Amino acid sequence: MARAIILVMDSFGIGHAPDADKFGDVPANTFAHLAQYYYQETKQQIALPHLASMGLVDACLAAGKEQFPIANYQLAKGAYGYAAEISSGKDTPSGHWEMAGVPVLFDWGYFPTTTPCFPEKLLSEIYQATGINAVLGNCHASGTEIIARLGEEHVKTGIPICYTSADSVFQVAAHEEYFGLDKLYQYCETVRSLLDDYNIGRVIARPFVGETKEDFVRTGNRRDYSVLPPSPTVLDKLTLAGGHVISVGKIADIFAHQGISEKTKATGIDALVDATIEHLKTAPEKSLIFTNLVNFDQDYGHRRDAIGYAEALEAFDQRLPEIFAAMQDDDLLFLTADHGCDPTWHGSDHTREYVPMLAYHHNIASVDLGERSTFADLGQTIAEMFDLHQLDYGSSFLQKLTFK
Ligand SMILES: O=P(O)(O)O[C@H]1O[C@H](CO)[C@@H](O)[C@H]1O
Ligand SMILES: [Mn+2]
Ligand SMILES: [Mn+2]
Repeated sequence: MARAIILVMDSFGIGHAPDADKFGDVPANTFAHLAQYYYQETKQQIALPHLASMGLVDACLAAGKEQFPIANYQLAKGAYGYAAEISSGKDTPSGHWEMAGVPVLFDWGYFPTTTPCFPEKLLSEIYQATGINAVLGNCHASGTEIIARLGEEHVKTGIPICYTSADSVFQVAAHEEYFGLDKLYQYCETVRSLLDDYNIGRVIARPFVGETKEDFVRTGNRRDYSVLPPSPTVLDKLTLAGGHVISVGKIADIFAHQGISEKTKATGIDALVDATIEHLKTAPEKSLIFTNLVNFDQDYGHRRDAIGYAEALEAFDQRLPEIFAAMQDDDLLFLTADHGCDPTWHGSDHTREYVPMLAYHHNIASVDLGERSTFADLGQTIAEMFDLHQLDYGSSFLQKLTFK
């Protein structure tokens, strides 16, 4: 009985999805466009030898149908494909739940793009329940821009900064020391309890530190308060069947702590990789180690920092051999993403894209998994791997994997 590892490169899209026109996202392509931008600015081709050997370049060429500069391109040794999303939104919970077999087929609630964006009734309920009778922001915003703009006023007045985005989110930024982390978490929990009528997917606590608008910086103490997935995911099914599900990073928050046996939080891609490797050393048979690499999205995609994104990819690629080395002979590693966030795109929101669907095993043979019509193919593959009941969505590609 083997173990499974899922690495989610948060926001790493590889070409606009078949329904991207509905989102105004044609022709976004996170990977191809950041590689092109990197080459244009540095005259260097991005070097991702290990990701390329897993089939990432082949998957992106097939999904995005667009050429891009890449150093030392080599044919894939692993199993590679690309998947479209059937969930209605291009947000993080939808992407993760769908890959765990539960697509979000209903529409989330969203706040309007007007300023103010939050309904008066909701704000009065928040004021009454928290005892804080005002909010700053009350608009769509990028999280780093809004703390630079309103952080000093927040520190002076103690009024939290509340904002939203194209996702179904209510975000609260507050100073970790002056406002206090516990008070921020408590505030977010209260807001969460008031949002049921609005069908909002997540409340997100966004603590920051610093003294002036020039040096305010968000900390790793972000916390996401998600609603429950609409039905049991492959995580729930695996834990019920006696398996062990290990969350690394914000996976546990995204799944509202359902179907999770154990969790480790870490800040930054290196620390998240370290934690994944530590768990690989000790995780029992029938384990799923599920890691979310949020920084690709949070620090580079939303910040529209294509060079930073490319450098972070190169650094992550260099860590892959350590992950491979920590894998046992039966272990299967899956590498995917939850949506796109093209750093060359306008605005600061996600982009509707195909995601990579890569599988690696010590003895895997190269196989083209082609286009997968839902991220749930991953959940179904894991369900088959662990002899669980079939999930309602997705088709397993386990039998397509071939070994040397
Ligand atoms: O701009 P920041 O605060 O990073 O927010 C981004 O992160 C949120 C959750 O991933 C998204 O909804 C988007 O608004
Ligand atoms: Mn995400
Ligand atoms: Mn995001």
